Amino acid sequence: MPLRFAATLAQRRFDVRFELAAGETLAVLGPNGAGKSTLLALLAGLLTPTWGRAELDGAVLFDVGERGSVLTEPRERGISLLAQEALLFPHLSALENVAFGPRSRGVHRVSARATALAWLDRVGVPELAGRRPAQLSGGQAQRVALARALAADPALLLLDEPLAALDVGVAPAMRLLLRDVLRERTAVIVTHDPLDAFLLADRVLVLEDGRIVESGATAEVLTRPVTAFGARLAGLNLVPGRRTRAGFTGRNGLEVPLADAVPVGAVPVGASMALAVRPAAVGVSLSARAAPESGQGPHSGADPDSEFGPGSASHSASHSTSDSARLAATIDDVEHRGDVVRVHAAGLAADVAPADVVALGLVPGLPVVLTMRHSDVVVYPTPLPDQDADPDGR
Ligand SMILES: Nc1ncnc2c1ncn2[C@@H]1O[C@H](COP(=O)(O)OP(=O)(O)OP(=O)(O)O)[C@@H](O)[C@H]1O
Repeated sequence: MPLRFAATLAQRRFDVRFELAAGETLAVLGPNGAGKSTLLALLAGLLTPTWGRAELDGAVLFDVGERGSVLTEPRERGISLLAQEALLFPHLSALENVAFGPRSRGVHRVSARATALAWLDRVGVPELAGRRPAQLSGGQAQRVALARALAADPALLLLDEPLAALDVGVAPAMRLLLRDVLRERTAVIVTHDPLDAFLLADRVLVLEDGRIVESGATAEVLTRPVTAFGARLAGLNLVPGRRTRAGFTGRNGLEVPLADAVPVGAVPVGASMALAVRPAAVGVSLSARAAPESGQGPHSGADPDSEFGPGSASHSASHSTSDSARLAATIDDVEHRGDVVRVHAAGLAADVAPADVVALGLVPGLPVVLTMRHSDVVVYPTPLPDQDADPDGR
């Protein structure tokens, strides 16, 4: 493993360990104050852990324990950091900024400038070589900063929200550039944006309160989240629950037979499981109690057996409870979100067309039935005994 990291920083309640293989990019996600910046600062040598050890390509970055401490100087670590703001030297040209790393490693001036020009070319802005930072746009400056970070030939590249300060217009092009340069590179990227995790990272680590609450291959974490944060990140509903004799029962009462979804024998009755479903695949219909006398249309009937949500390809009377799950619930909230309305009930979000919201009269306090096809839900064992359990107890 090129990167092994284990560190505790007592005063920030930070306690994290992970490993990263050569050429892998790890996305670090988590709410504000989770410890993402602390993780980068420990790697970069800007903070010293209370305890811990980290190695990069076999070289010790820090080793702090009872028997004393070894702390490698930040600039000796072979690590470059790309921050949110470009942080270029204002008095140097773009070319001189990029040449700074090779120059400080003792590379001859001519050769350092040639390297710098090659990197400016690589990030798509060779024509900006002679400009000072004050003459660059935010997007241009960030490209120059990326060239500078890469020109140092780091064994590990750290990226701290590299797209956050960019205009929405230039962020996509920068994201594609990052995707390109990160392909073969060992990197750790802190981001709030699930799209960055999807496009840039092989693995994801979710921090909360200085601890890892979720980690794994990006696709795995984003399709089978085990924490509410992971689910929000992936735009999924997450229903914690348990394996029952019949299948899965969520904490909100939602029941789904498991026969088709997961090998039933593999998960013992009582084991902790979770269900994930897209809000667009959750349908809302009126419960018998609230149904009008003569409802029409896909969402307006009183009979939940014939009602399916916008995520369903079609609906007909032949659909029965055998291929969909339903749950009686009361609407907690109704939220406008662009061209859909998100209806919240029983801990689930359902995306409903505005016309259907009006036709059904969906308002907070209304009793409804939520429906979802078995084929649209993913039910899976969760590593935690309970969602509120101490993540260390995994
Ligand atoms: N300079 C500091 N001195 C003391 N405590 C700090 C300092 N910076 C951060 N902390 C604390 O350390 C913990 C982790 O903060 P950190 O900045 O690493 O979180 P983060 O995940 O990067 O958050 P954000 O997304 O808001 O940047 C928090 O409890 C925070 O209050």
